[in-house]
Amino acid sequence: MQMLEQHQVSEWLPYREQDKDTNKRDYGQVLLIGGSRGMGGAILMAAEAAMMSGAGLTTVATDENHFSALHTRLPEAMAVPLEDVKEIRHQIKKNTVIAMGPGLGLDEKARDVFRLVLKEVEQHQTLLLDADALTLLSEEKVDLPQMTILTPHAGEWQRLTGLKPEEQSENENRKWANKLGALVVLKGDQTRIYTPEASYLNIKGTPAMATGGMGDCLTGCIAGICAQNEDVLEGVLAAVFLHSYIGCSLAQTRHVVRPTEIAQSLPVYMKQLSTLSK
Ligand SMILES: NC(=O)C1=CN([C@@H]2O[C@H](COP(=O)(O)OP(=O)(O)OC[C@H]3O[C@@H](n4cnc5c(N)ncnc54)[C@H](OP(=O)(O)O)[C@@H]3O)[C@@H](O)[C@H]2O)[C@@H](O)CC1
Ligand SMILES: Nc1ncnc2c1ncn2[C@@H]1O[C@H](COP(=O)(O)OP(=O)(O)O)[C@@H](O)[C@H]1O
Ligand SMILES: [Mg+2]
Repeated sequence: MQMLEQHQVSEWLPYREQDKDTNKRDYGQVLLIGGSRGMGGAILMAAEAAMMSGAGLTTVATDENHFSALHTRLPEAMAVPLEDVKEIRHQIKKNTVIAMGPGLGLDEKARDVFRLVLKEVEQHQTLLLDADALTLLSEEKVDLPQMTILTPHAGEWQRLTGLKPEEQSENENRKWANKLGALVVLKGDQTRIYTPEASYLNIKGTPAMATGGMGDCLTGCIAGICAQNEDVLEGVLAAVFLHSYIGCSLAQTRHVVRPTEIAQSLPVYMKQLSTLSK
């Protein structure tokens, strides 16, 4: 298992300084799907992290009740209603990275969106499944597209694999990553990343990050960074490290770190880390 290190991450992070003749479409389009009634915060935090990590365009498919909160907090993001099938289909075609799950819920409406996305997503797109989308994945029979990122915590991984937390060994996890044909980010106090070929360990992080919404923030971070990286694995590894790196840095002066504080700190830390390798 390879340990993630700062010097690698500084190479993998997108660096925008030298790109002159570009516009927002050169930095990827991210669609975030989630936030059923009462859980709008989850997808809002993911959207904020995606936008703050530099995604060129960010669109959120969520319950219409959350539109005004989303636009108040993040006027840069566009919003579409979760139940508008025609619009969601159009958005799936348009976006380069699709992240689904935070606060999505497990009801029939959530299940319909889940099935629609899995049916419509194309092989050249990057799909990230988190939170309730992982629970739905464990219940529905679907084929995953080639470039799928799964970001379970130990409970979600148990639902997907049947492995109890104490059975989630490197061997078993790799076997399951292979079987699912996905890139797996198994979150915890030390997050492990599994691909069919290799595994990585992130030792950064702090208990100050153990607060609701921290995984939603990571989802946005991975989506936003992958939207700007040609190499999806490098994007995922850089995002996992960066999320914890910022958490540790903020925790030096805080008892608890808010996911939204991590999102707001992303542009400064991305600039700082990516510049190190230049
Ligand atoms: N502001 C918002 O809108 C927020 C909304 N959110 C949304 O809430 C929804 C539910 O997501 P969820 O992760 O909170 O609950 P769920 O899927 O039931 O999993 C919990 C089960 O797994 C087990 N478990 C084992 N290891 C574990 C571990 N390391 N970390 C965590 N759990 C672990 C655990 O076992 P236990 O600890 O009880 O032994 C329990 O049985 C989802 O849509 C999410 O996006 C949140 O993002 C917060 C902010
Ligand atoms: N004790 C800890 N040390 C380091 N990181 C932690 C710790 N506890 C949680 N985290 C991080 O916080 C995030 C939690 O994700 P998740 O359980 O999906 O939260 P939520 O669903 O509330 O957003 C993961 O990125 C995990 O690595
Ligand atoms: Mg979560």
